[in-house]
Amino acid sequence: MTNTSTGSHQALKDIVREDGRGERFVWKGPHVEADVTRQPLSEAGYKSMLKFAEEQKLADAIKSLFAGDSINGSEQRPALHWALRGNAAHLAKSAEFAEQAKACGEFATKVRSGGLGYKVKTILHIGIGGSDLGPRLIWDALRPLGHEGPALRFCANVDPADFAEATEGLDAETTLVIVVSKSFKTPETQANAQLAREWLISKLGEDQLMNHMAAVSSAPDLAQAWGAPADRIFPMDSAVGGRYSVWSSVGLSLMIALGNEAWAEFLGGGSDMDVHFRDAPLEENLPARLAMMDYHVHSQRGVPSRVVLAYAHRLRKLPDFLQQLEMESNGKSAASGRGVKADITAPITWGSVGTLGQHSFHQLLHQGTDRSAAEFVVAMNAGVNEGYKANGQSLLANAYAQAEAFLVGRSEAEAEVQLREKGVDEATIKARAPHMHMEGGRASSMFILDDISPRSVGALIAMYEHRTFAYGMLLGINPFDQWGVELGKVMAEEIDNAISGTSTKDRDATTLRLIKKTQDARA
Ligand SMILES: O=P(O)(O)OC[C@H]1O[C@](O)(CO)[C@@H](O)[C@@H]1O
Repeated sequence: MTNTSTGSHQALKDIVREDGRGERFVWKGPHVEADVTRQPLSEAGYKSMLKFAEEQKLADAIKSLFAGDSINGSEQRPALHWALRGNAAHLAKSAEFAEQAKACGEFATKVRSGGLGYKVKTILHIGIGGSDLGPRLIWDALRPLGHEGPALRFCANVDPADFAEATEGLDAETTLVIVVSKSFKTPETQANAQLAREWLISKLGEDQLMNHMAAVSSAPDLAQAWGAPADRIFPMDSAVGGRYSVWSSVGLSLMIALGNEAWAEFLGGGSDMDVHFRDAPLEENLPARLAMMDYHVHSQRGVPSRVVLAYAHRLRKLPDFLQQLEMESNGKSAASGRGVKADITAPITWGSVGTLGQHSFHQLLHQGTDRSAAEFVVAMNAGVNEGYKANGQSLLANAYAQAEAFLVGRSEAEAEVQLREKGVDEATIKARAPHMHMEGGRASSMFILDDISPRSVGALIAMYEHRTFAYGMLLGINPFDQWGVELGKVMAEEIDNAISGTSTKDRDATTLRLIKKTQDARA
């Protein structure tokens, strides 16, 4: 069911006018405020969502998460990403986690203070998916704090153009390569790590190789077997999922680049959100309420996608990060074993940075027929730290204007008046006004941060993680596995072999044609 009828547009406009909406539908959590007054959630709808969350035992699921229970059923392990941020003294693994963090912190200090025997000006971070998107997002968000540390470059794609670009103009003598792979088996990362090793050897010679490399993995034995220096392999726990792992040793490049103080603040922001999610009752719990809203908007009202509009240049990677977090977590239909049947999965998450999206896809958001729940993210201090306060204000004004336009729209009569005021002739007015009609009644949320600081960004990311978890619980999905990605990986290897002529497995006609074409083109 797609929510496109004129009735529902009007319904949202009516709901928004309900008394007291500003008090009841502006939800506060640590460092993040969510204004959902323009979402199609009435007072009665919200109450029924709360009841549904109680029936689905969401509060028990939250308790299990923080107790370290084995809630990732299909992989029979707990989900412990939150424990990397503190509040985990009750866990048997807490000492081990503290050790891992300490080792990373000490290495970060050593690198920053020239302890490797050369000044590290650039870190080449090699990883993909959860071993890449979080560090990329946080580097972009917080890089002004990293002016005294090395700069980060990232390489993720198996397309060698990525490696070529990442190393373009790079001085190997001042570069530290960090290979990040939880499994240490991911083909893209293996391929790029190999290229990096060859690049270092060609520039510096074999004897310098080890001093320019480090690795992060939950399979240190594989990292060592591959050739990473044994004393520079930083472990991470297998109970920390890739897309939830930026807080772990996966963030080593960030710790070095931003410094340990900023890193502690980032973890602190995440921890503040953990305490809130763990302790607040459902009716005051920001991530839980957002998940309830998601259930209502996407699962009940059938809105198929969510567009993330980060009106903050520094958060421009947020949509990419959330795509993996939300779609890899809840884009699956196997029931979690919690007694709920998942026949609805996560919405499609997409988006871009404001105001760039306004000049490309917002047209569809205003007048297209397919629905996306819009989610704005803004920071109150936009432009202030950069010394461009007026431009930052204009950024915020644009975000507010888009959200208001989504809601109020413009009638044909209003369009006619506007054209007449501009002195347009009557024949043109009659022809043009219908095109300017925007029905409005389009939902949006506004997520508000005070600033883009390590603490607020930490809280924001942890909020999204917990919202994703809570939504998974409402859908009856285990958000911590990703079996759906395995098949394509296996097939890619087989097809690679088929192109090389070492596999003759029977395949569908289209793939066989592509294999043949590729063989001919690359002979
Ligand atoms: O860190 P790794 O093990 O290289 O995995 C990278 C990514 O690949 C995936 O397993 C998907 O293929 C993600 O879940 C993960 O973040």
